[in-house]
Amino acid sequence: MTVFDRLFADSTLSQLQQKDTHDPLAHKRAEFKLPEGVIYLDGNSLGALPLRVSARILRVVEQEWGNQLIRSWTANAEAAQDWMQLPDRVAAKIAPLIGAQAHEVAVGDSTSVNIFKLLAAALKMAPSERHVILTDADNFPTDLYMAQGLNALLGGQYELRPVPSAELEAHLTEEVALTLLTEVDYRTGRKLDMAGLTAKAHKNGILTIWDLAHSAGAFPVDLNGTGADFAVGCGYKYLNGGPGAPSFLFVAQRHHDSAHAFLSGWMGHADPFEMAREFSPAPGARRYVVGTPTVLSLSALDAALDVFGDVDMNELRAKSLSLTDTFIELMEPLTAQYPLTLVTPQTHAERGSQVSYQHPQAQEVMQKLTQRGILGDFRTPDILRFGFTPLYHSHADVWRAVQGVKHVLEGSG
Ligand SMILES: Cc1ncc(COP(=O)(O)O)c(C=O)c1O
Ligand SMILES: Nc1c(O)cccc1C(=O)C[C@H](N)C(=O)O
Repeated sequence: MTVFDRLFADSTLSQLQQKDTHDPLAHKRAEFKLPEGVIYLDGNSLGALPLRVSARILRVVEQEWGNQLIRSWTANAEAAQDWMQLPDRVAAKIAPLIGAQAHEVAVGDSTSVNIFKLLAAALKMAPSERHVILTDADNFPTDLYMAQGLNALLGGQYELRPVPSAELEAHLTEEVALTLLTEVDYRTGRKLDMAGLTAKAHKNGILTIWDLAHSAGAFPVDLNGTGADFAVGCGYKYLNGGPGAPSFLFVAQRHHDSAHAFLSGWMGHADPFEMAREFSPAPGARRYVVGTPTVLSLSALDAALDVFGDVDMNELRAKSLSLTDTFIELMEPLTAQYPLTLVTPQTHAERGSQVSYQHPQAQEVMQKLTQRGILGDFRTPDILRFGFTPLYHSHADVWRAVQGVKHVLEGSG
């Protein structure tokens, strides 16, 4: 670094630190365990640990399981501590983050399994002459695989049609039964226009399933405002529910009578302990809960969601954009010097909460960054991905991360 570089860099850092003093979310960082010497830019893959989760898990294990044993399924229902209703309580906490009503959300299973449930329900609802499932060519693989698997079960009567995201609108034709789209692309961070695409799909008689894996908890989502039919999302990314946390699904209220729960397990029954021979669905989205709730991981997610209790999601979005803008701006000189290409849209409306670059040695660069304590992601074939989490990142973190990238690219990393 030259003297001028250092002077410039220091003044930039102090300006950013100044910005951080006005951050309305700055206090949230203290609610997370973040290891010393690490800048964690991978909360879009596995959210950091909220401190309250550790305390909650200890309580569930030692008291609820250890002491209360089987009684915990129904004990303390009045204090909202019974395990049986835990999926519903977690659903009620996720609902406001995604613009849903509590009874439109079900929590449990993985995102992949929930995609299967919704695909099955939506295909059954769609007119039989519509045989195309429209998806983004760059969609996350599991979304494609689940559609392929279900189609095989259905005798291959559907065509999974992957098209580039820029061409989706033009493909909303009368052959299409439903769209299966991920709002924010896991590689580029490109955010689709959910409201616009949903409206155009509906105009053409098409149902919509939205994958909110990289949306829920990253910015305000308004499923009912956009008129979405169905949605799924991850509990372990921006919702910080922990590795393998349960996923959620959304079914718009207007579809509750027609969207069949094909994975009709006893925990989705209106009265599981009636032990009836025939499946009678529970009211609302609870019918999509299949088997016994995974109490430990649901408890972790339940506690993690309390972090959002006092968070204004519009403030969170504003900070997310400010962090990603800052990163893009500070990285700009490096893109002129090194073979780095920004693949994340600059337009705010088209950006999630991550920034990605192509680099021919992306994997090696990310390994070196990781050695320096800057944890992002490499995604095949050549993507460097940096996720920003307004709950625990500052603008100063962004500056430090860029210094790390600079060192690695200069070969001094
Ligand atoms: C867009 C998207 N959908 C689905 C998944 C996978 O979900 P799960 O592993 O919970 O089934 C991921 C990430 O793992 C993802 O990024
Ligand atoms: N779910 C993951 C896992 O079990 C192991 C490693 C990574 C993940 C991820 O979540 C990947 C992530 N969906 C992505 O956007 O790339």
